[in-house]
Parts: sequence; structure tokens; C-alpha cells
Amino acid sequence: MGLLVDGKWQDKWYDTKSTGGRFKRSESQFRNWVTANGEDGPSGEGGFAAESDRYHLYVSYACPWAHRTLIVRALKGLQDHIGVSVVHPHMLENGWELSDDFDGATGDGLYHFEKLYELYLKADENYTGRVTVPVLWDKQQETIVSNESAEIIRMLNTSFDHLGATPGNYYPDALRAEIDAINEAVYHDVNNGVYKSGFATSQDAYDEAVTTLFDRLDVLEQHLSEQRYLVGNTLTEADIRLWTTLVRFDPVYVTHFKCDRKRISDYPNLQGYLKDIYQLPDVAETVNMAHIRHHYFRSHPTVNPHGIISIGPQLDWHTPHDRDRLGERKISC
Ligand SMILES: N[C@@H](CCC(=O)N[C@@H](CS)C(=O)NCC(=O)O)C(=O)O
Repeated sequence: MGLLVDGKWQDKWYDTKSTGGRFKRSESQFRNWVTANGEDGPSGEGGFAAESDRYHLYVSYACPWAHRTLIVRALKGLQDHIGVSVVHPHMLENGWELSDDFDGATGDGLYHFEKLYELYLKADENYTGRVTVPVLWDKQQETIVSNESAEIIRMLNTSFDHLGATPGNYYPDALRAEIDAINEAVYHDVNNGVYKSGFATSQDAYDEAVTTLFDRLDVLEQHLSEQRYLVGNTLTEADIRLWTTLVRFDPVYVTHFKCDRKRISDYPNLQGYLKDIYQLPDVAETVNMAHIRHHYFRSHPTVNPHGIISIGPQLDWHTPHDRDRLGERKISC
């Protein structure tokens, strides 16, 4: 685990001393947008037109933020348009590595780099910041378009539609205000809440994060007892963003990050919702539990010094989810 400073790799764990034991996630820095015709997006530079086989995703199967991009790529049927490289699940003194000696890890077919930070340096030789996944890479300009998953999923959602993407709009205009509000709460309390709990280095910081997390899960459980998805019965990006945390919760966060007031399987509606989305076409294939469990238990020596991987719960997300009782799934166009 480390970061680049003026283009030089430094092996450093997160600094929680200056924040009273609290984990703070840093902002992503590459913020360009792929658009249908290459015009400017909401931030960064223009010139990134959607074209088949021009863009490439670097992901970790373990990472919930990268996982969002794999799900939207699958739901939008973009597998033949956007290639993927999968990093090795262990993230240690060199950060993410591109070796292929773990089932499902692909290595780097584009440049044969061994470390992900080499890709960041190819985009910016003086880069200062964390080296995170996902990365959306432009093979034409040989640079990083974006390393912000929240924005990458919006690009995949609409920019490739003219190339024959599967219909479906997971961030439709009419629902944006509602989606944004849910995303905000889910991001702070749940997606990042599990990390804030697990990486806390003071009791106060842990207590605060874990209480907020479970209070939010209680609210979501109630919400999902009345409707099939977070925004009525329409499947949106808000669901995808919550789901990548839920799917890691019982197998990892309960034990590794001490998120143990309840399991997702103790919440009937969240558990049914988890299964409902797991059973969508092509979604189960984006879940690689070996990468997920190996990554967390082996990559955080401050949390789990001996790297012992717990036995883990028995999971069965193929059984009936019973969410149809709340109404039929809707997908916006
Ligand atoms: N805001 C980023 C966060 C991505 C992120 O933090 N990814 C983690 C993996 S789950 C990572 O690569 N961490 C490496 C590090 O922090 O050095 C996004 O959503 O794309």
C-alpha cells in the first residue's frame, strides 16, 4: 500500500493520526469524460469520443468501486466494446500489481506493466496521489480518462448507446434528484462507512462510523420493505452502488472490518434485494469471491497482521428472492 509523490512510489499506509483515528478517502484526480461525440463532459478535457475497442478498464474484482463499473459494463452489454484487465487481489508494498498468478487475474495485455502505478506514470510522469482502481484508459491517447468510478459508470450508461449498447438508463433525468440524495447517504454511511469502521484507529472513530453504518442499514431495510429498489421499482445506479457493498458484507466486512452488529442475512429485505440483483443477467459473473476474500484479509496488515483468511459464511444467493411481491422491475430508457 502506498502512493506516488512527484512520480516516485512511496510505501505508506493511510494517515489517520491527523484526523483523530478517522479514515479519509482522497479525491480521484483524472476526471475527463468519454462522451458520444468527444465533446467536453462535466469536467476535465474533451476529445474522448466513444468508439468500440478504444477504451480499457483496469479493475480489481475485490474493489467495490471497480465492481460498479463491471456491473454497468455488463448491464449495458459493453463487453465487446471495452476490454478489462484484472489486477492481482493482493495489494501490498507495491500497491496493485498486474501479475497473473492468481485465478482470474489477467496481467497487463496492453503494456506488460507489473505494477498499476506504472500506468499512472505513463499518463503523468509527475503524478502525486493514490494509485486506485478502477482506471478507464484510452488506448488511442494513451492516457487515463478517469479514475472515478461514480463518473465512469455514467459514461458507460449513455455514451456508448449509438454503438449498440443494451438499452437501459440507470441515471434517468426524472429520477436524478432522488438518486443523488440516496447516493450521498449511501456513500458516506455505507460504501465508505465499512472502511471508516475497519480502518479506524481510535475507539471513538470506530464507534461513530459503525453506529452510523448500522443506523443507515436499518433505514434501508425499512425502505426496501415497501419498494423493490431504492428509487421505487426502477433499477438505478443507486442500487448498483449500494449492492457492491452488500455483496461483500457478510463474507468480509462483518469480521474483517468489525461490522458485526448484524449480518445482511439478518435483514430479510436487504438479503432479498441482494439476491434479486445478484440474479440479474451477467451480474453473478462479475462477483469473484476468491479475489474479494483474499484481497481484504491479506492486504491490510494493520487490520489483520497474520493475513489469516477466515472460514467465511456459507452463501447462497441463487435461491428465490421473493422481491416480485413488491412489483415488477422497471428499467428506464
Ligand atoms: N473514488 C474512487 C475510489 C477508488 C478506490 O479507493 N479504490 C481502492 C480499492 S477498493 C484502491 O484502489 N485503493 C488503493 C489506495 O488507496 O491506495 C472511485 O470510486 O473510483
